[in-house]
Amino acid sequence: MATNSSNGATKQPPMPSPLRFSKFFQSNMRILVTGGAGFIGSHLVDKLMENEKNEVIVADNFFTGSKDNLKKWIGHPRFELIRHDVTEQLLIEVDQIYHLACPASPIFYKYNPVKTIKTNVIGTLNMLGLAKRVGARILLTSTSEVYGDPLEHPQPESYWGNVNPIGVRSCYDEGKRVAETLMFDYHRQHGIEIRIARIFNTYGPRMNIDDGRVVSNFIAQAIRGEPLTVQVPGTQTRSFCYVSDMVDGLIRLMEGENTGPINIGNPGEFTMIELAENVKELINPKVEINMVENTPDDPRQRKPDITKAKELLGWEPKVKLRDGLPLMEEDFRQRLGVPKSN
Ligand SMILES: NC(=O)c1ccc[n+]([C@@H]2O[C@H](COP(=O)([O-])OP(=O)(O)OC[C@H]3O[C@@H](n4cnc5c(N)ncnc54)[C@H](O)[C@@H]3O)[C@@H](O)[C@H]2O)c1
Ligand SMILES: O=C(O)[C@H]1O[C@H](OP(=O)(O)OP(=O)(O)OC[C@H]2O[C@@H](n3ccc(=O)[nH]c3=O)[C@H](O)[C@@H]2O)[C@H](O)[C@@H](O)[C@@H]1O
Repeated sequence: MATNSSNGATKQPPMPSPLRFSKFFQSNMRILVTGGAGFIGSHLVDKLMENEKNEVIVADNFFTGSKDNLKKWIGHPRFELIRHDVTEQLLIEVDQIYHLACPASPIFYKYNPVKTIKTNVIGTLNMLGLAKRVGARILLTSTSEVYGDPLEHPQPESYWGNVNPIGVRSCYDEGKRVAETLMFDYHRQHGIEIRIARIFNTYGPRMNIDDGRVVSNFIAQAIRGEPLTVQVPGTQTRSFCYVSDMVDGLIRLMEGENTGPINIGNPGEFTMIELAENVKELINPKVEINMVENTPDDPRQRKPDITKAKELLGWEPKVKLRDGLPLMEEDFRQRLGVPKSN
């Protein structure tokens, strides 16, 4: 049956594998999560595994993720973990693909910029090729970085962005923009069922303690009694979404009928100085706050317009920053072996 996509193209979706009509399929949804050993991915796997009709397969090269994040599922009959780099082809029968494989921390995606853009371009091409081959629906975790250093605030999905094509962040920002382009080209040309989430800053347990992102940095510094490193000017803003809200939004997008792109994030906007003050008050009132240098092309402001998520997904974030930070502090204290002193 031809499908009418949100941009008017009509294409016959590819015939799915005969397996999908087999007795086996009717009892199971086979879901591939690339990057599933990572921060968001492992929480997504936890949620997907709660549904006994789901079989989950994680493909991950462990560049920034860890088997430790998935230890409770290894050996489970409905779970498989494959060490695989998405820049290489992967041929497996699946019904849905959550494509999260990409380093998210600026420190890591700048570490090997060529690999980052290969992961976003060739990795997404490989996953779209798999989706076409087996008739799977595919969701891409894009990013608010596609808006660059936004001149429109808050950012709606209709904003085309203000991105440096040759900067030190371009491997990620432009890589994700090309990934979105590829998703829509496969949708228009081959009728692939696509979903695009533009994820805004997300935080929560299982973030890498030293991955350099602001929330994980401030919490680890406060617990260790080190100065909180606010990168100049300190008045730049971000909006922080707790990971359980993020996972709920991703699943609603996959299960819904809208291609996106749809912003998924918490519109609660804070400057980095306000964030540091919140962490200081919450975790360690004695800790100092130091201003340190920043990196090139750091966006000055970021806040999602989540009208589409509310209207099309019936989604909005529930966890406020003041409630999410303590959950992350508890996780970091346990992993750092630094109990809270009374
Ligand atoms: N966390 C955020 O604030 C945020 C914001 C916007 C977008 N995103 C996107 O969400 C996704 C997940 O982010 P995260 O915060 O969980 O990051 P993360 O770094 O914790 O997870 C990424 C996972 O992908 C894996 N990976 C990286 N390159 C790979 C490759 N070539 N082949 C296979 N696996 C590979 C890593 O090992 C890791 O397990 C990413 O696509 C990221 O761009 C995250
Ligand atoms: O939400 C998004 O779309 C993006 O958010 C983050 O990117 P970024 O906002 O640069 O994340 P951080 O590295 O956490 O920096 C946030 C702000 O905090 C500042 N910062 C960072 C670290 C630090 O120790 N101190 C500090 O003040 C940075 O200068 C920046 O202004 C993620 O790392 C990206 O993967 C993601 O795509």
